[in-house]
Formats: sequence, C-alpha cells, structure tokens
Amino acid sequence: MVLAENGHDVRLWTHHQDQADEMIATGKNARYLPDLQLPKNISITSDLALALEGAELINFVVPTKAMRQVASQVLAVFQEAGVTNLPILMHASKGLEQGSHLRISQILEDVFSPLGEAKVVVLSGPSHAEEVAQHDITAITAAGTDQVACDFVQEVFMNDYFRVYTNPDIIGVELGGSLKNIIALGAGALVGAGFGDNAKAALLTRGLAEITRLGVTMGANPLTFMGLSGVGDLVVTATSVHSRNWRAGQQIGQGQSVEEVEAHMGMVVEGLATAVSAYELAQEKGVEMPITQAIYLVIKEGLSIKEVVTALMTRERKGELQFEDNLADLF
Ligand SMILES: NC(=O)C1=CN([C@@H]2O[C@H](COP(=O)(O)OP(=O)(O)OC[C@H]3O[C@@H](n4cnc5c(N)ncnc54)[C@H](O)[C@@H]3O)[C@@H](O)[C@H]2O)C=CC1
Ligand SMILES: O=C(CO)COP(=O)(O)O
Repeated sequence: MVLAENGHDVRLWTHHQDQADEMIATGKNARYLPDLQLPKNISITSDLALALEGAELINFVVPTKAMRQVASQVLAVFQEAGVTNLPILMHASKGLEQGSHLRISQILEDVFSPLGEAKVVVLSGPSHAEEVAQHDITAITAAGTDQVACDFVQEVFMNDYFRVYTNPDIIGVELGGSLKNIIALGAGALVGAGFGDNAKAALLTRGLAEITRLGVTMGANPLTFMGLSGVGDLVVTATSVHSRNWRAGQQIGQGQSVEEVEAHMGMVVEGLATAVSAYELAQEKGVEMPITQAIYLVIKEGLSIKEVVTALMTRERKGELQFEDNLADLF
C-alpha cells in the first residue's frame, strides 16, 4: 500500500486463488485489513509469472519457513523466461532458516546463485502492518551491502508517514529483527504469568544484551542494535497489542501449550521457530543467551514460565560491564 500510494505500480501475489479472487472482487483484503480499501494501482494475481514480469523490485514477505520454497518458485519462473539480469530482491520477513540458521538474505543469495550475485535489501524495523496501512508514523531501516539498491528501496518507500533510513549492516539489521521476536515472546509470557513492569524492563534490557552478543559474534556492528531495527523493533514488538509474538507469549504465560497457541493465532509467530534456531546457533558459536535458552526450554522441554524465570534469576552472579573493561575497547 505504501508503494502504491507513492505512485508505483504494484503487483500483489498470493498463492491462494480464492483470496486473490475475493480481493479483486471487493478491492479489500478481508483477512488482514478488512476496513481499508486497497489502492487502485495494486493489481492482484495468483499467477507468479504475471506478477514478476518486468518487475524492478521484488519484495518477499512470506513467513521464514516458506522463504526458500517461494524464492525457488520465483527462480524457476526467471529461468523459464530466460531472465539473466536479476531485479533488486528485498524482503521484510524476520527469522532464521531452520537447520541451516541462515539469515533470509543468505537464503535469497543461495537460491538465486544460478543467476549470479543477487542484490538483496532487507526492510526492517518497528513497523506493524496495521498501523502503516492507516498512515500512522513509521520509521524503518533499509539494509544491504549494495548502496545503490538500498538507496532505491529508500527512495520508493519514503513519504511523509513512512521514513526510511539506510544501513550497510545487513547482518545486524536481520539479526535484530529476528531475535527480538524471542524477547517479545518472553515479555508477553511475563505478563501472562503475572510479573510486573520491573521484570519486563529487565527482560528487554538483558534481551538486547544477548541479541547484541550473538550479533557481534556473527559479524554485526553493535551500534545497529541501538537503532530502529534493534532496540526500536524490540520495544514495538514487546509492548504492542498488535504483536503476534507478544500475544503468543502472554497465552503461554497463562498456561496454554505452545501447540495450542500456534494453532489458534492464524498468522505466523516467528519467535517460536527463531528461538530454536537462535539457541542452536548460540550453542554452535559458544555464545551465552540465557533468555533465548529459557524460551527454548519452554518450547522444547515444556518447562513453565515460572520455572525458567527462577532459573534465570538464580544464575551465578555477573557484572553488567567488567571492572577491567576499557570503554574504548567495547565497540
Ligand atoms: N505483520 C507485520 O506487521 C509484520 C510482519 N513482518 C514479518 O513478515 C513475515 C510475514 O508476516 P505476516 O505477513 O504477518 O505473516 P502471515 O502468517 O500473515 O503470512 C504472510 C503471507 O504468506 C503467505 N504464505 C504462507 N506460506 C506460504 C507459502 N508456502 N507459499 C506462499 N505464500 C505463503 C500467507 O498465505 C500470507 O498471505 C514474517 O516473517 C514477519 O515476521 C515484519 C514486520 C511487520
Ligand atoms: O516485526 C514486527 C513489527 O515490527 C511484527 O511483530 P509480530 O510478528 O510479533 O506481530
């Protein structure tokens, strides 16, 4: 909707034929934004080849677990059509691939490698779709290693209610957006289990510390985690009624099973799968992520929120900074 309102021709592809038919007939997206009329310059189709023809920019926004499959479908269309010059590939999804622990830009680079080096940009930051669609003020980050591609994404998306900053640190931006969902689940779980504001503040702060710890190990700039895609997205997801991750956490904190919560949400709760991937990645890299581990134990071993909170609070004593730290060495 932002792109269309900025005057660009947009093609919206869905794999559900009946959803496409309904949107074409009514001009509305009843399942996601029932109260809003879609701009007229969005054409809707379930024909992928039609959606892709001549596109300058492709935006992938399927759940992480569907990303490789959908990207492979796009590759097949390009190969069939004899495309040799890839358009800019962007995505706005948040997660790590199960098993490989790849970031989404890495999945896209991998899938499209038969056609050369893909220019991938991620658009990530504190941005719930419901509010953007109503023109509420949003500021967000376009990150990638190709500056021209990032500038292009910034240019086409920016307007007076949607402000885009560029950032060359795609590792940090993707990891910030993915890992904050684990902490948002935890924040909801604390509320569900009856804990208060002090607990929430402690969780967000120590959550950001462990996100940064893994991020820096993976090659990110620590300052990215202080930005929109780091602390910004953490705050919005861990405090908003729109957040699926927060709501899922709250229900788990109230005693519902993970399976029940996931089945009833009707939309992806990325933090559940990301907690497992991030825990495995942290183990592999030898990075301490106690909150991620706690959420992992709730998901995989069925521990209760109260049990993991007690375990977190009674861990060995730590320093927030070390007495021997030299500030100049920290970054
Ligand atoms: N909803 C939001 O406000 C935001 C969502 N995101 C991220 O965007 C991604 C998608 O989120 P949502 O749109 O909210 O999730 P969603 O669960 O509503 O799914 C998005 C769309 O993907 C389609 N889809 C699912 N599996 C598919 C497959 N195998 N092939 C083709 N299409 C498939 C669904 O039918 C749906 O239309 C997630 O990674 C999420 O973290 C990021 C920022 C904000
Ligand atoms: O990433 C998001 C907002 O920036 C969306 O969060 P949820 O997936 O928790 O709804």
